[in-house]
Amino acid sequence: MNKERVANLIKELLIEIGEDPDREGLVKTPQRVAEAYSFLTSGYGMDLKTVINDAIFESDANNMIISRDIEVFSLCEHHMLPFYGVAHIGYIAEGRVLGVSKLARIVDFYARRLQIQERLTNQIARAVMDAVGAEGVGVVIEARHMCMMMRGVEKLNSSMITSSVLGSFHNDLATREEFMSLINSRSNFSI
Ligand SMILES: Nc1nc2c(ncn2[C@@H]2O[C@H](COP(=O)(O)OP(=O)(O)OP(=O)(O)O)[C@@H](O)[C@H]2O)c(=O)[nH]1
Ligand SMILES: [Zn+2]
Repeated sequence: MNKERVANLIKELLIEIGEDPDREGLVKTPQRVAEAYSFLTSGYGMDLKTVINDAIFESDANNMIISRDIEVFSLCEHHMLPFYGVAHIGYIAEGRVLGVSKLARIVDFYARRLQIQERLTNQIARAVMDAVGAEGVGVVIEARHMCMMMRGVEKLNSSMITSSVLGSFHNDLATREEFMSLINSRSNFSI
């Protein structure tokens, strides 16, 4: 991303919305916005192999591994407004497991671009599946869309839940149910 060019576009935008880009509070705003967009869309400039950084380990674990409540911040591709929420990822390993932080990094890798929630969910599931050759993968994202809250239909409390299930999570009802019940259970353990 050419930040200087983006900053110039933001300056034009400020003028179009009736602002004075030269007033004190706004002088540095185009650069700030360019920096912010560079971060929020940084997924485009990364590759999955670098994100995972070979953090794949041999393991004979053959039960379900779940990482729950991973924060998601993304931008909807229709309005370029944020949607945010949590992702839950579960998989059943077949000899190899992922470094646990990499699940959250995979979420960020796909979230930091223009997205729709369904595609984001599918991409995360596919990436985990392919990274470790899992027996099965399930991903659930629950999110709120600012484009539905601040504008448009103006519904403040509705959320959207999307899921993607691959392999045994797709084929085996008991596996899917175990995943859903584990991500919905609340423990007494507080961190
Ligand atoms: N399925 C899905 N829809 C999304 C997502 N993010 C935004 N949308 C929807 O994309 C649709 C775009 O609809 P349009 O009618 O083209 O745009 P709009 O006139 O701005 O629509 P409103 O939001 O209803 O005012 C809206 O229904 C949004 O709620 C997403 O992640 N998944
Ligand atoms: Zn939107």
